[in-house]
Amino acid sequence: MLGEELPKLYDAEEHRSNSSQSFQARKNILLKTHGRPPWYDEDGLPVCDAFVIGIAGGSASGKTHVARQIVKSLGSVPTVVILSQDSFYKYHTEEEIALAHANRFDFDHPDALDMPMFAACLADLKACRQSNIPVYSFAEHQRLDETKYLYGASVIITEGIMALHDPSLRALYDLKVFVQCDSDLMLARRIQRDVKERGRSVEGVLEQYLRYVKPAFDNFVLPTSRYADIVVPGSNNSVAIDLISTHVRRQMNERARHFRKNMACTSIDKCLKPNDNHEDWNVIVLPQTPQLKGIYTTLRNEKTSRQDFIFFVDRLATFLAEKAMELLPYRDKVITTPTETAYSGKEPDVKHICGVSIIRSGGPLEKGLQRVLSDVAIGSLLVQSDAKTGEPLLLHVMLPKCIRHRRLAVDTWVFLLDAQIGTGASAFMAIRTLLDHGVQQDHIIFVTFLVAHNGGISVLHKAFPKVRIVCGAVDEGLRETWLEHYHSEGEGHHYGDGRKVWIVEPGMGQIGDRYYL
Ligand SMILES: Nc1ncnc2c1ncn2[C@@H]1O[C@H](COP(=O)(O)OP(=O)(O)O)[C@@H](O)[C@H]1O
Ligand SMILES: Nc1ccn([C@@H]2O[C@H](COP(=O)(O)O)[C@@H](O)[C@H]2O)c(=O)n1
Repeated sequence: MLGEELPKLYDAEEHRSNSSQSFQARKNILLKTHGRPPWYDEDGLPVCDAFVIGIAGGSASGKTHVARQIVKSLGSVPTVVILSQDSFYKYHTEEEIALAHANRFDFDHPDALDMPMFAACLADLKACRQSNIPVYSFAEHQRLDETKYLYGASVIITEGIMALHDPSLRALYDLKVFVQCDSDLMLARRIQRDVKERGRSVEGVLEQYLRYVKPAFDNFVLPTSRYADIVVPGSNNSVAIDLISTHVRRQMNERARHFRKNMACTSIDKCLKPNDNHEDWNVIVLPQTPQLKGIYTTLRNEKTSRQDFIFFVDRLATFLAEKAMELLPYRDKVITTPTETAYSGKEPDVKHICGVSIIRSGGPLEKGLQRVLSDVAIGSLLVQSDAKTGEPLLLHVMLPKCIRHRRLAVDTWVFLLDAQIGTGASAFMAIRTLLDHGVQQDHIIFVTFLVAHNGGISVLHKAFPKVRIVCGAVDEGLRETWLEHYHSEGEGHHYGDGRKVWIVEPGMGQIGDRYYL
């Protein structure tokens, strides 16, 4: 299967069943990623939709093959997903399933598909929102109870016999393709494939073909070839695939952005106000008590042992998490004490709450959050700088259920965790990701040890004025350097790999490395 040859899959699926049937069903969706560069501008707004290709053609004409070859030849294009129309077969009744097993159910009529759902999922993905895609089993002739979470593709390839049939689908495509194949070849391929992969008999395939597949091809599928921008042959089609990939790559290059550098030279002054009123601030700094300064002195000291570093980071993380908890709304709650007296107290007035950690330097803050919210679900985002361009790349998304589902995300409060805000590029990408999922800006509380005074904080504030940032210290400097300059022999200081990075000064060094190495 191509998925196994591809680089790391990019998903955060809740149910990872190992049954071969649901594994087979999941082949309907294939995904590969090389990391997604910024898809938004300095104001935090998405500036480019995903590029969507719709591939139609007869059954076994080679649509999936074409889609997979495009993925292969796209090479390093950030994140590509293949979405099959099969995922959108409607729920079938027991009766319909019995008919299907007797080859008496028409899967080739447009009404067999949930087109509005297909178009809605595609529209969400195109607009950079998440979607939870149904999973279909050919063996059971049924939609399964699981869904597949998808988010963040910059190229989406949909394929299916009816991919060009529905006007609402056609409106979403940037490129429409029809795979034209000889009927005999399609039938021969279908027999081979359905017997091998879909558990069918030769007689069954022929019966279904003559009764439903061929008439539907003539009536519904072939006529849609007139909508195609490109007609691709069903065999010997490498030239056509090359042309398509070249076109897509060109489109993707036009959309590329240069982000991190622009964010590095800004000022915090606009958002840090010289008063103590949390409501006006979006940066909330812990009171600079001698006790807190003592903790930072230990953490900043390059001579601090790893054991002490971990101890003090954990302590500080708890302070920060408690401070962040102050920003939640609270409602009145009356309880009875063990002395049987009524007590009028408070409790958080939130429907859902979770943490999201930016891997891997957000990790040290997780323990602190778990100390104040013992059963909190914590997801993660992997954002890394591109070695060549320095731009942030979104490499991995693993979010809790209360964010993955839009209807829950709007009522979810999120503690976003990262060790420091330097250029702000990672924070920016993480916040945009949460907003794409439907989390409300004022429900995001960024928790961090350090903020760079002349870093990207001002750009963050301008783009996301309602996001609040809880930190323990604001440092003066942000400087671009080579990581190898910071390679030292001391305990826990091995982070030289020759890449250019922005560092906060005086700072605490690479917090994640000092904590984990
Ligand atoms: N260009 C091609 N050259 C050789 N075999 C192909 C080609 N395209 C498709 N096939 C084979 O034909 C069968 C059906 O192709 P597939 O892409 O699954 O069709 P569809 O998605 O249109 O139903 C598969 O076994 C596949 O390997
Ligand atoms: N339970 C099902 C559902 C669909 N089919 C057939 O699949 C064909 C579409 O898939 P392709 O990969 O061939 O495009 C379609 O022609 C349906 O007849 C099925 O056999 N069983």
